[in-house]
Amino acid sequence: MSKVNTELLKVAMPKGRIYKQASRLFREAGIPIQDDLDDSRKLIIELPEAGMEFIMAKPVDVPTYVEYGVADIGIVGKDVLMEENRDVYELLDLKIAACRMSVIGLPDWEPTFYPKVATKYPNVASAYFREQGQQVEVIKLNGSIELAPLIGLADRIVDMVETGRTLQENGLVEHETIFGITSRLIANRVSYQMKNERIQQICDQLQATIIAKG
Ligand SMILES: Nc1ncnc2c1ncn2[C@@H]1O[C@H](COP(=O)(O)OP(=O)(O)OP(=O)(O)O)[C@@H](O)[C@H]1O
Ligand SMILES: O=P(O)(O)OC[C@H]1O[C@H](OP(=O)(O)OP(=O)(O)O)[C@H](O)[C@@H]1O
Repeated sequence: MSKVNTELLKVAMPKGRIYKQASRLFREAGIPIQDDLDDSRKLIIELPEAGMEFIMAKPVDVPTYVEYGVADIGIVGKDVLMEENRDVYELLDLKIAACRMSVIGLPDWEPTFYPKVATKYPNVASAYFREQGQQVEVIKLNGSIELAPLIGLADRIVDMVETGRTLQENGLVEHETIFGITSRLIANRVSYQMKNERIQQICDQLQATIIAKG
């Protein structure tokens, strides 16, 4: 059992594709994070030299840990922040893990009445089509979203595009871009007041590194 150390700043770190880029950014900012943690299966990692404890979370859960204060700060994609709408401070655009949220479909798609839209992001999709004044039926899926228009489950999808390779290999096209996505540093509202100096110092270190990288 790991000993709970209240001195360590608790950081909700997303497992998966953001982690490598986030830990590299921390190192570049002078925060000592070993690079052998990438393949670790440990869920709570104490980093006394950095004065931190990493809580290795599923990306979509990061804002929840931060809102409830079990993590002081966290790193999360703007897509998840928009979808989860949690009560947290968004402190900094880390400019990593860039991609975009788009409306996607088959190239010959014709507008229909009350189209079906499949997505992992039902709140984002509903808000987008509401703003467009379009009535749609949103179908929540958890992955392989591009299947939906190919097999007739949905007319269109709302999903992430990074390189465009998934679209290309499945004969799909981007109809509209909804917003650009990068990862953000977020903070618990109480932690931000109580541990302001420490959190602000991390913010400043990261900000300086992001600016230097251009
Ligand atoms: N090509 C991409 N596809 C999806 N997300 C991307 C991509 N490129 C960057 N990202 C960013 O990476 C974040 C985390 O993606 P990742 O695939 O690791 O988590 P996830 O979608 O929750 O995966 P899983 O459900 O397998 O845990 C996304 O929320 C998004 O901000
Ligand atoms: O433009 P690209 O570089 O091809 O990246 C976009 C793809 O990557 C993500 O899927 P992911 O790999 O997370 O798998 P998933 O379908 O299980 O969500 C996303 O949902 C797209 O399918």
